[in-house]
Amino acid sequence: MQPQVVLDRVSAGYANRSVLKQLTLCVPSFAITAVVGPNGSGKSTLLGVIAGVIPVTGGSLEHRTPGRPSLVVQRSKAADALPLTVRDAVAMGRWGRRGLWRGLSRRDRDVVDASMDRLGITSLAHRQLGELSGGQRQRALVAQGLAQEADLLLLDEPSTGLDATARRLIADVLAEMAAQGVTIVQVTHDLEAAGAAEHVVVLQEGRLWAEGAPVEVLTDRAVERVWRLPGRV
Ligand SMILES: Nc1ncnc2c1ncn2[C@@H]1O[C@H](COP(=O)(O)OP(=O)(O)OP(=O)(O)O)[C@@H](O)[C@H]1O
Repeated sequence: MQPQVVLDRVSAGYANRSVLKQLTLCVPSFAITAVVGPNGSGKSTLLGVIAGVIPVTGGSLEHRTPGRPSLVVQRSKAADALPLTVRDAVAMGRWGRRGLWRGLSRRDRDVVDASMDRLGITSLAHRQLGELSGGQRQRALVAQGLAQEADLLLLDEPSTGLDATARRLIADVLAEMAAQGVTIVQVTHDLEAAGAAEHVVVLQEGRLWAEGAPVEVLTDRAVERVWRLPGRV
């Protein structure tokens, strides 16, 4: 297994709040890694650290390839308030390559069209992002992530609030991308989705609880201990 990202005793957090503590882990290349853990365990913070938007305060972080990762976060109120169509939002995925003020090339437009098509939102292209349903907006944000054509795609709970069809669609898109050579890291509360990933990282209170193949890591005992679930009677 060739790692795409290696974290060695990484600590990170926010002003006056340390969140990740001495985290050592690997993200395997060309595979899906699921990051799981209870609320507040540091999953989104880890994604921000890997994306380079949250600075490391200790330890080291290495990427195998130099390009900028693509980060797909959940809907933000700020983005919803902007007068953006779905097509505009997906096209923003090309900004990193084109620069903000240069027009889109033929190829950029083709990638934007293909990304919308892959997520089944072509018919929504001219709708305002702010007036979409939660699931439609989530698909648009994933399409924006696809349009970036990054080596590393980072997604924060991409399937939360989606119906079964949309969840399946996104899972299929991600599996297809991994097969095409993209490395994917997905934060999720859906342990079933995590069980379908190649690699799982379990966080608890900012520390690594375990990492490895889902069958090794997501045992009943681990789930009870990490999520502090009472044993079933
Ligand atoms: N912008 C911020 N400023 C200060 N503290 C923050 C910020 N964002 C998150 N935190 C804190 O960092 C800790 C980890 O948060 P994080 O969002 O990484 O957890 P998470 O595992 O993704 O949680 P959830 O499952 O609830 O989404 C929490 O204690 C949270 O309150």
